[in-house]
Amino acid sequence: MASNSALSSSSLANPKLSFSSFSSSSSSVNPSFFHNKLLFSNSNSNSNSKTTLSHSRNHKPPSACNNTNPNTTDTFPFQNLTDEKPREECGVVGIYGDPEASRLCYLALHALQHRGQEGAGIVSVDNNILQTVTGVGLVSEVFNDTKLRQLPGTLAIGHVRYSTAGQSMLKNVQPFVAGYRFGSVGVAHNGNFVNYRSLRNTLEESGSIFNTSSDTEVVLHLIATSNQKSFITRVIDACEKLKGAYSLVFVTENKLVAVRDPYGFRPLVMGRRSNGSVVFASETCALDLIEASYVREVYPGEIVVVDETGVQSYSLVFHPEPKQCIFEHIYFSLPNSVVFGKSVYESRRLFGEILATENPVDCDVVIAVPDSGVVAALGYAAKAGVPFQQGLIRSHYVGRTFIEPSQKIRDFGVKLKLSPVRAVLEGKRVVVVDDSIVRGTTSSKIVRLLKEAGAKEVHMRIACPPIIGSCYYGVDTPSPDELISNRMSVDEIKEFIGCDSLAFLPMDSLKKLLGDDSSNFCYACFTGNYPVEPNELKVKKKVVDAGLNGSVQANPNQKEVKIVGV
Ligand SMILES: O=P(O)(O)OC[C@H]1O[C@H](OP(=O)(O)OP(=O)(O)O)[C@H](O)[C@@H]1O
Ligand SMILES: NC(=O)CC[C@H](N)C(=O)O
Ligand code: SF4
Ligand SMILES: [Mg+2]
Repeated sequence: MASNSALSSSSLANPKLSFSSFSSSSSSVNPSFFHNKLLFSNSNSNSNSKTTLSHSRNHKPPSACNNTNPNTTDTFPFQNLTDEKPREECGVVGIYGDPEASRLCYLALHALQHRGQEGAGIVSVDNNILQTVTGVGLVSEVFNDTKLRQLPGTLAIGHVRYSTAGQSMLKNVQPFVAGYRFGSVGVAHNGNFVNYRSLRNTLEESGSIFNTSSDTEVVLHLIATSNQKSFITRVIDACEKLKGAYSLVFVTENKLVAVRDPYGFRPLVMGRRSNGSVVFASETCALDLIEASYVREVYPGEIVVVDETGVQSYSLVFHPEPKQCIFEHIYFSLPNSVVFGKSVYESRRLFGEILATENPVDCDVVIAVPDSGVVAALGYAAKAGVPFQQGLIRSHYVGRTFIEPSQKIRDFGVKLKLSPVRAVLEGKRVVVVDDSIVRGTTSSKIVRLLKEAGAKEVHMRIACPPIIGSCYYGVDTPSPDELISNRMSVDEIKEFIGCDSLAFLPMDSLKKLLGDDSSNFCYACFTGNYPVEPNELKVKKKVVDAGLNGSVQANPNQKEVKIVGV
């Protein structure tokens, strides 16, 4: 057993549950069950990768990640972005015991598409063989019927990526698959390991060869090099070395394993389909789509193992002190999801109500910045007793603003995406509600659009406190000096964006709303108090990614990123 770990192990197996459709010839992680044959083919096309990996006992570490192709230099058109808003993060899914496992993963990834659009992948397990399809782009661009037919089996995991560490390129698209002495393992990760670089350095010093530039790969090396015996104790051993945010799903030849870091930064839920199959997903919206009922969260610091014996739960720590990301409720998660046990829709409506109560203003109409500001605007309008109307129409046919390479074009992008409705705005005193202000780009453009469309007054209400710090836990935020609230007071921001009044959700009110639960949330990007010290510099924006050489080095041309509050 790994030290200080696996403190409790309780069987949650449903004795009535029978995974009749699940067929695996190995009953435990016992090397003697594995094929004595290594099959490792990699046939990447420009934007797609299909890999098959079964385990060989003779195949020694270093573990081999599947997403490596010496000929692959695929990067995304938006690789050199300078627009660093808090973007969606990644989404993960895992399914055990369903004959349609990979198709269900595919559907679940669709439901989680808002969490990452850079790349998508699925690993399925059939006859002890792990098969992978990964590709750049949206789920619908990566998968088609032919690809899904290459992913048979009753056990599968999937991932949609928005990178926080390592470049946007095919080799970094998850899930990753590796072979080590005792088997094969696939992993999908939402979060960010803040000590990734020191772990990688240590591993490389002792001979590990990395195949990607993603932080996620370290977990596979830690598992492969652990002295522990079973897969689960190896996972626990690895987690004891990892710092930061991780909601992970693993597959082996016969197991599905879900892990959430002790702070529970990122969400992870468990569900069950009517045929008994077990599902893990980042958000409940994925469960809804594949008709799985919500069972519960994977708790902070919990490891849930699903195999032919049922469902087992282990704890990484005695007393977890959750610090769940409040931004999931403010912006990232879909309003139809239940995240950290709370309805996202309900949270956003209440944020809007608080704004109306604490920062009222005489107005004729309340509008939202669609889509993420809509529910808070509905809350504001209801509380203020003022009609809610669609004063801005969002085009769903415009590419995301962040793919535009320069500030000039990006500003134009806001206009392409959002169009004002003169009939709603002309001559009116307008309250416009958005979920957040990051650099101030969107708000300043919107105020101008609304005034040009005839609004008499524009009052901005923001359904979160001012963002003053970067996130190091799996959300891609700009460096602190690019955050407008880190540089300017509320009054200065009001002047900058040109509105008639501006108010943010007060921090105290947010905490009051959460009540006894408030200490279980992370607010670091509003307060600068980081639950886990981000003692390594922000990985993604700060390093030159040497790609296939697997090395990373500081970029001498980039200035230091200041870490607020530490
Ligand atoms: O202050 P800024 O740097 O402009 O960033 C803030 C804006 O970014 C986000 O929207 P985004 O345009 O990313 O898209 P979405 O709301 O449609 O997801 C957020 O909802 C704000 O509207
Ligand atoms: N946003 C995320 O959760 C990213 C996961 C991982 N750190 C990556 O960059 O691929
Ligand atoms: S720093 Fe902000 S975005 Fe990051 S986990 Fe904490 S609350 Fe969420
Ligand atoms: Mg927005």
